[in-house]
Amino acid sequence: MTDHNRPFSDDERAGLYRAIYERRDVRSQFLPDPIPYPVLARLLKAAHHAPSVGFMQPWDFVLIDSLEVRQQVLASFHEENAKAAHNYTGERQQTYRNLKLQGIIESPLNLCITCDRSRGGDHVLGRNSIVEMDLFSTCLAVQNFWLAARAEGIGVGWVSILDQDKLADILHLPGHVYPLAYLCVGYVSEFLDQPELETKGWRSRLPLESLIHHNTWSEALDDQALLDQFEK
Ligand SMILES: Cc1cc2c(cc1C)N(C[C@H](O)[C@H](O)[C@H](O)COP(=O)(O)O)c1[nH]c(=O)[nH]c(=O)c1N2
Repeated sequence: MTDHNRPFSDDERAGLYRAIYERRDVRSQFLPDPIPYPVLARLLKAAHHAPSVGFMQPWDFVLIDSLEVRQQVLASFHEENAKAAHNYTGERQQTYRNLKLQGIIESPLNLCITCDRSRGGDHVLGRNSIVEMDLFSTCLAVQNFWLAARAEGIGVGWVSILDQDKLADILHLPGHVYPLAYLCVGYVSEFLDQPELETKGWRSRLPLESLIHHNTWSEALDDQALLDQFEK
C-alpha cells in the first residue's frame, strides 16, 4: 500500500469533521493580525486542489489588501444592502437591518475567487450539456479554502450583497472572468458555535431527516434504521 492509500486515523477523521462542523461564516469577529504567507499559501493550495469539471481549474485568486479597493467594494455593499432591506417589512426588516453581513474593512485580507469561463477552450470535458459546471467547480474551491482556513484558526465571510458588474469593474476583471466569491479573511477572536443567522433568530437549521428522499423527490425516506441515526 502506498502511503497516500493508508486509512485515515481516528484523529485525522475527527479533524476533518471538526473543520466541517465548526466552520463558520465570519463577519463580526475579525482581528487585524496579518495572515503569514506560509499559512496563506496553504489555504490557496487547498483551494487549488478542489475538483473541477474536465480538470478545468477555472479559478483565479485576487488578493485584496488595498483599503481603497475595499472601500469601493464596501460602497457597493451598502448600496445593494439598502435595496435588499426593502424585501422585508416591519420587525423582519428591523432584524435584517441589525444583521452584520460583511467584514470588508475589519478583515486584513479580502479575496475574490473568480471563475474564468473560457479556460480550457470551447469544449471542456463534462461541461458539454450543463455549462454552469465551471461555476460549480469554483464553488468547491471556495469550500476547500473555507474548511482549510477553519483548521488554521482563520475565519472567512462570504459577501454576496454586491453588484456583480461593479465588482468586476473595481477588480478590473476581463469580461470572461466571473467574480464568483468575495471573501473576507482573517484571524478571529472566536468562532461562534452556531450560524449567526440562527443565533439572531433569522433562520434555523432544517432537520436533515426532512431533506432525504427515496428514489424520487415525491417519496420521503422511510428507512427507520437510517432515520434513527440522525437522532444521535
Ligand atoms: C453563496 C453564499 C453567499 C453568502 C453566504 C454564504 C454562501 C454560501 N453568507 C453566509 C451564510 O449566511 C452562512 O453560511 C449561513 O448563515 C450559515 O452559517 P455558517 O456558514 O454555518 O456560519 C453570507 N453571509 C453574510 O453575512 N453576507 C453575505 O452576503 C453572505 N452571502
